[in-house]
Amino acid sequence: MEGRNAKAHAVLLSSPGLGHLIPVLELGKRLVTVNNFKVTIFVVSSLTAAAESQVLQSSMSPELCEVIRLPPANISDLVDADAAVVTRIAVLMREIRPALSSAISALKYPPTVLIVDLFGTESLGFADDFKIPKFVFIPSHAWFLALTIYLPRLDEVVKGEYVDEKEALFIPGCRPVQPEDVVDPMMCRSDQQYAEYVHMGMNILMADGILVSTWEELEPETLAALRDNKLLGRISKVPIYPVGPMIRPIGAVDHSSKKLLFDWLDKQPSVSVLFVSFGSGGMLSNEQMRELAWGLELSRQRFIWVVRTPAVKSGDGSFFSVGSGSSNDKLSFLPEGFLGRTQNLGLVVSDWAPQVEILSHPSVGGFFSHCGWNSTLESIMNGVPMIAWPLYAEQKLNATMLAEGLRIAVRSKILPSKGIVGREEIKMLVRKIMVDDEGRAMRARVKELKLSAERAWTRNGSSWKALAQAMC
Ligand SMILES: O=c1ccn([C@@H]2O[C@H](COP(=O)(O)OP(=O)(O)O[C@H]3O[C@H](CO)[C@@H](O)[C@H](O)[C@H]3O)[C@@H](O)[C@H]2O)c(=O)[nH]1
Repeated sequence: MEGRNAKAHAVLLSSPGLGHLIPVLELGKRLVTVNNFKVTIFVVSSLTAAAESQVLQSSMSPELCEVIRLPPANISDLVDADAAVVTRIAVLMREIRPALSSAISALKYPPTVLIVDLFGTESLGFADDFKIPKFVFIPSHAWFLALTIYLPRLDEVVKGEYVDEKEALFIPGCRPVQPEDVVDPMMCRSDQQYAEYVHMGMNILMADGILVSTWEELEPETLAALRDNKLLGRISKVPIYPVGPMIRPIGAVDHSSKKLLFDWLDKQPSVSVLFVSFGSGGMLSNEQMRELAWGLELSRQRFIWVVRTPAVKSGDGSFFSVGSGSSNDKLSFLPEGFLGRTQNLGLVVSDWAPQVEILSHPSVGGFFSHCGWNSTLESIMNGVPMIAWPLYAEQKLNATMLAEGLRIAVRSKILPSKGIVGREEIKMLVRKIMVDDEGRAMRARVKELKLSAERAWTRNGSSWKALAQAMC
């Protein structure tokens, strides 16, 4: 409860990856400002160290929480070099437990509550040592949470591969999940990442409560199902607290190095620029990158494109990498003459851009996105409709929710992870969102969602109250 106990001390644990770190930092800040807690955040470092340091530095100024970086454990003997991302993060989070335990014990002020993200559930037991409440924070939506906690049941009833199922996967009280939309770890049941994910689905339920980066008005049916003892509530049992959207506020990152970009944006007409970016790790194949470049050029719409070195397709069909080549490598994958022909139309940015600040600029009118949940929330919070281009993790679920549920996104006929989407279709998607009536209707809908998200975080709004209740 606000101001209730100035000595309450929340300890948070963030797993590697900016998609986890950014919302965990925001949760930490809210615990200070809403609940008047002291907050310590343990961060498990990842390979995207440069971007991570920037986010850590800028998000915590003025300093509200203490941030302690745990050294990454060496897991090279424990996982294969080509192990899936979920396996790598799960094993890493298991291995850092001794360091985390010592670090918690060494804290000057003993913790009074422990909050871990979905990859940190094996550390929930530390809360029992201190006899304090424990929570899991899901930096994604309630539908994803529903699938994750229902997975141990699906594991018993579905016999073959989920992707081969003829019918959509039934989840009590929720929108069914199409077999082709399952999250990456469900793509192959013999892969270690599947076992890790099932395990996660069970472990989440050991918490005293689950915090989710969604809000009541965004997913009313799913949240109702999660609380209904005749539906998913039978499985979840613990209280669910929708505390979202938990996103980085505008201006938290210093973007003086991108002055050119913002000077350019300032000169463009209102809602005329498409922002193209695939999160902190999303990449396209060489061929898809060329088709995207052609599609953008043919659409004759203004754009800012964050370009990364094309990826090699991984075993599970997704494109994911946290490495990057030099800027010149990246640009050499673009069609010959692309930069010259589009110089009055668009900007190409290498590797990383201040996304929240770009999306909040009045000239931006569309977001071509991999649908990471933070990117999705940032788009909603800035009233920007999307072209949904899911690549890995739970992004196919997100894309379906955006395109078919909320109707604030358009998407390609085939999934981008299943084949190459051609330039003509990309041109059509861009024009739909930026020029056509369909795009205008989506912009109106996304603005309504923006208002509903803002309401959730006003004083006594649903998310504000949920966080206060969870921590009282
Ligand atoms: O150039 C960039 C790229 C990213 N970001 C920020 O980085 C975050 C990226 O988060 P998200 O959009 O969620 O993407 P991922 O980093 O890919 O997130 C992972 O974690 C999310 C939360 O669980 C999942 O929804 C995603 O599918 C999963 O890939 C967002 O805040 C972006 O604003 C930037 O500021 N600049």
